[in-house]
Amino acid sequence: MTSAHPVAETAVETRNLNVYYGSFLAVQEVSIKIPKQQVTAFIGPSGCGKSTILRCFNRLNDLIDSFRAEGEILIDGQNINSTQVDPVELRRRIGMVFQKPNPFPKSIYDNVVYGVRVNRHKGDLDEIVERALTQAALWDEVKDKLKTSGLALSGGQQQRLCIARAIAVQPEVVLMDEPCASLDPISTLKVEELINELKQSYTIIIVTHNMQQATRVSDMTAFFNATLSDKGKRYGYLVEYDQTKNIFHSPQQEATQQYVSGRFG
Ligand SMILES: Nc1ncnc2c1ncn2[C@@H]1O[C@H](COP(=O)(O)OP(=O)(O)OP(=O)(O)O)[C@@H](O)[C@H]1O
Repeated sequence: MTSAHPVAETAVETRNLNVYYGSFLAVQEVSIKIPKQQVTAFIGPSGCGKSTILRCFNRLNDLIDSFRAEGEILIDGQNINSTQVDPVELRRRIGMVFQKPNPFPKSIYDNVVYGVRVNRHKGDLDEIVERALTQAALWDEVKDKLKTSGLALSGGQQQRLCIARAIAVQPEVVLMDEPCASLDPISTLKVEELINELKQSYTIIIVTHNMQQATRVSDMTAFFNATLSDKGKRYGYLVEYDQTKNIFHSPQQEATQQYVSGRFG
């Protein structure tokens, strides 16, 4: 594995992270430092563990019985698996946006303030809604219909609503798992523009299968691959991590070169 350590402060760090589902080793020995207020893309072929790693960062995998992790995950220098860390509070600090827009069957307003209410956050709810929807580039389109259902919006608007919901609680990090996978090209462009805006305030980690998207939105790129162990089991690992321009134009590893040029995956 080769890596160029980012100069910026570190938001999220893994040290020798191994992830198992039961006895199956899904991800082996991942050590990575993700810089603050930049966009980091996770790329790699299907099944190499990108989503698994992403879900470790807000302990979403804890909800899977067979899940087990070894190694350390530090957020702002704190081990998130320590007993002192409350997973609910952690998920306020580490927001998430999924592949398929998943607004709740509630009004636009109630969707945005959902996490704020759960976390009993102080503050004027109206202001929070306006700020989050503005940051998510949705305010102008919905300001006159805040009481209508989030489900009545288009797919692209629903995804921006989910981004507004994620940022309303002012997280430090926003995890995005293929956030544009179900969107049309125009909505995709809007979400990509939004990601560029959001990195002024947040650290963003995005899983994407779209190479052009990785080059358009990310500062750093981590390329993961999967390989067979001695016992014939397939596990994922980090091949190369560097500035996006280096990963795409002058990667150090042959496998990276092959993947970014579309020769496998
Ligand atoms: N809940 C689970 N239980 C058991 N195995 C799982 C579970 N989730 C993922 N896996 C396995 O872990 C490995 C990594 O899966 P993961 O979804 O993290 O990969 P990925 O790189 O995000 O794939 P994709 O690009 O297709 O979304 C795969 O072999 C997958 O089958």
